Amino acid sequence: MDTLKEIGLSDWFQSHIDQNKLATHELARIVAVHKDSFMISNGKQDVFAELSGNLHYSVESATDLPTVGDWVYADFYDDDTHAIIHGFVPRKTLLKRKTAGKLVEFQLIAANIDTAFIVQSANENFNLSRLERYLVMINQSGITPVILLSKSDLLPQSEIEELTTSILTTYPEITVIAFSNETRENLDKVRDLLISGSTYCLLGSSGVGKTTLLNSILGSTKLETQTVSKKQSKGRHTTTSRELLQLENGAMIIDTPGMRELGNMSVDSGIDETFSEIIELMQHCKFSNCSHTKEKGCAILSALATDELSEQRYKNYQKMKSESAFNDMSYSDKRKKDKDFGKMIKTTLKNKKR
Ligand SMILES: Nc1nc2c(ncn2[C@@H]2O[C@H](COP(=O)(O)OP(=O)(O)OP(=O)(O)O)[C@@H](O)[C@H]2O)c(=O)[nH]1
Ligand SMILES: [Zn+2]
Repeated sequence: MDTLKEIGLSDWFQSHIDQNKLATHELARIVAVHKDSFMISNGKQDVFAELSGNLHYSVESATDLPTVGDWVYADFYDDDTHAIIHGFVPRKTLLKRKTAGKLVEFQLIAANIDTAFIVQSANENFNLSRLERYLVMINQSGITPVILLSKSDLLPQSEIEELTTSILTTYPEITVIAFSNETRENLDKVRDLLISGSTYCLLGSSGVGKTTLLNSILGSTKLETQTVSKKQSKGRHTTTSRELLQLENGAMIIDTPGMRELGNMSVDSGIDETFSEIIELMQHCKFSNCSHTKEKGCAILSALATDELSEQRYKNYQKMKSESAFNDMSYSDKRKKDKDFGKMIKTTLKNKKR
């Protein structure tokens, strides 16, 4: 168990383990996903793994498949060079995104991330609505956010402070750190946040400095070198890049191609959490079915009038709400369509038999 603790098996997972499964299988963590095969770690070594037939056939949606960061029950074979996955431990957090226009509604990005660093560069890339989007997604996933403002060397100190203060005014409970890979300012503060046994990820647009940061906190060139080449069951050799990396201090960072592509992020329940002060205001409207457009005693309208609530922020809230409603609608419509189609096929088959 101790080697598993080192790769993140915290008390939470230990209390969610199925003891019956543990009696016949071992625990391991998914460190990379490669098409339909996986690489798992038992804390000692990385092993190629495949899903058991039962697990494979019981998959009903994308969320039933293991993803990077998952804890799984596995059997090891051939001197621990090959493994079969028989199931997985409940997830503490799950990062996923909606996929447009496909039958599979979600693409899993990673599981069991404790803290996500949202990286925006302090100069041109900083954008409040983008930040809000990331926060919505992270809150919805159950992950703790930290906001990192990169390239602090490109802005006067006073502007950095102003930016930090304005973010903290809106999100007083979130840690905000401005840092520079160039001058190494505050890199130690970022490193201090990385705790042994916890799992992290870096989110942000391309070019904000995530790779540079990862390399400077990983030390030297570990990022390129954490690849594994192992013999698979059928004798093939495959090289897979590890997507769950471990820092020297024991903290883990998940970095997958899917995470880099996070652009169209799903927004649902996380919206209310991100715009909590707006939700709070709405509860003070005179009418419970207030549309916040013309009603007397509307708390939103009066907060907008006194600038207690900024128009920009309220607009962002409305925009996300409507996008979310649209996504949900098209999702349930899609579901209904699928069901109707299924029914039609069944009736056709029945009629044929007769
Ligand atoms: N001035 C300044 N430039 C930086 C800093 N950090 C990174 N850069 C530069 O910004 C560019 C992009 O950095 P990357 O680390 O590749 O950015 P990324 O977020 O990983 O981008 P993707 O790999 O495309 O996702 C590079 O040219 C870096 O040298 C910084 O703190 N200050
Ligand atoms: Zn109202």
